[in-house]
Amino acid sequence: MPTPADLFEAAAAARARSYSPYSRFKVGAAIRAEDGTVHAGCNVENAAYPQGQCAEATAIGAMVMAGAKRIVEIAVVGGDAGSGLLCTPCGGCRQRIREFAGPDTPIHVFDAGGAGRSFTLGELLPHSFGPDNLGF
Ligand SMILES: O=c1ccn([C@H]2C[C@H](O)[C@@H](CO)O2)c(=O)[nH]1
Ligand SMILES: [Zn+2]
Repeated sequence: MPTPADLFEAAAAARARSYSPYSRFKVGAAIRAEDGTVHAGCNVENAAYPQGQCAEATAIGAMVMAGAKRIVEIAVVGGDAGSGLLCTPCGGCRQRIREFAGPDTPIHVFDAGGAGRSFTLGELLPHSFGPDNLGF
């Protein structure tokens, strides 16, 4: 499942905007919405550590602000090039993505050098709780 280069580039550009003075772990995310538009975000940390926000949450906020409601695919770029560690979305962000995506939605994760792999949301968040549980 190769990632479209444009989505990786958008996520990498967002990563460059990361505000992460505490962890020094820069993350960028880029979403392709169902209307074809791309929405990106970076992690935004806070001196009150728990108030920090993940890149995926910033990107989702940008998507919603632009009027889109459905994630077709999402790319996340985090960590250092060649680290060999993929920056998979945290548990909270898997649930945030779930709100606007289904089990087959691709989630592409990369290190800063562009090495990575793709998962589906269903692989990362199986048996998930979502809007359908509430009748939506
Ligand atoms: O998928 C992830 C994982 C971590 N972070 C951020 C949160 C925090 O600012 C920093 C270190 O955890 O990376 C993200 O934005 N997305
Ligand atoms: Zn997260």
